[in-house]
Amino acid sequence: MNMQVNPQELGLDPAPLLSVAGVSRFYGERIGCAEVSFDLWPGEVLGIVGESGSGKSTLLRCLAGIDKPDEGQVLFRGGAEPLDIYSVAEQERRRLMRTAWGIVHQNPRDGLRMDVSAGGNVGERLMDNGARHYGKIRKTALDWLQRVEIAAGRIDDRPRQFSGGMQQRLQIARVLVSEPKLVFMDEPTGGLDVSVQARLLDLLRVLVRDLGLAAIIVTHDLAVARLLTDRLMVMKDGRVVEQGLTDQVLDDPQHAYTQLLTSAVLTV
Ligand SMILES: Nc1ncnc2c1ncn2[C@@H]1O[C@H](COP(=O)(O)OP(=O)(O)OP(=O)(O)O)[C@@H](O)[C@H]1O
Repeated sequence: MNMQVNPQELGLDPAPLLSVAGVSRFYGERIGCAEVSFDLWPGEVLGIVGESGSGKSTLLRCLAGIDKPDEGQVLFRGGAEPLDIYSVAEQERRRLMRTAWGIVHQNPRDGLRMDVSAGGNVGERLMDNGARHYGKIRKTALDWLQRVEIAAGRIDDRPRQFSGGMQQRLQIARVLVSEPKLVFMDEPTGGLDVSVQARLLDLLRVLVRDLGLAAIIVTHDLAVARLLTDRLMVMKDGRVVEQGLTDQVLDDPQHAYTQLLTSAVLTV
């Protein structure tokens, strides 16, 4: 049976970092996502799974401040006061997206400046957050490149000179350097070779744990969900059909659709 998560039992802060209430987004007559509600606590990693077209990306875009939902509210408690992210001015929301949270896109080209050096890509985020000392910015950028296993000697190379896996690691460094409280990831290992995926997953797992990050990860890959997430939401036709602790959902799925998803993986 899927249980509600008790944050205190898991050693999490009592107040959720993100509270999502009744979020729906429509594309004309078509449902993108409908009536999604949940809380995310600091340091918690939530996975959103479901087959293609189930509404994962639509929901993520609503949560991350990219697309305004037609209904519902997204409350972020990153500062002194809870913030309804769609009731603040566009400029304030954009500032939040650059500082308090980060977005890792499936395609690194969407998250990187391809004509700026690797060091510049990481340094730019620091400057967005107020850093001005060139020497310190370069040193921090260098530290982060090494943390994501990019050799120091590549700091002045452009992302287009990197492999797909390196570009993704650079994107992760660019997002994490500003020490966000919350990170959104859309299929972070999609489009990469299996061996490259495994290394990237391992890196992400270590970084998320070491930094105590809260994260929301969209994936269609249940193995990725198993490795990275504490809690899972299963989506079908835009709606959440099941949610609970990741191991429980995957090992003892209650909804017929989740049973189908998990058995499809097991029979591969
Ligand atoms: N820009 C759009 N215009 C019209 N319909 C859209 C648009 N984006 C998504 N949809 C529709 O919304 C529904 C949810 O799509 P969404 O991309 O969120 O699903 P997904 O689970 O992320 O799929 P995938 O895993 O293939 O990326 C689908 O029916 C899709 O056709």
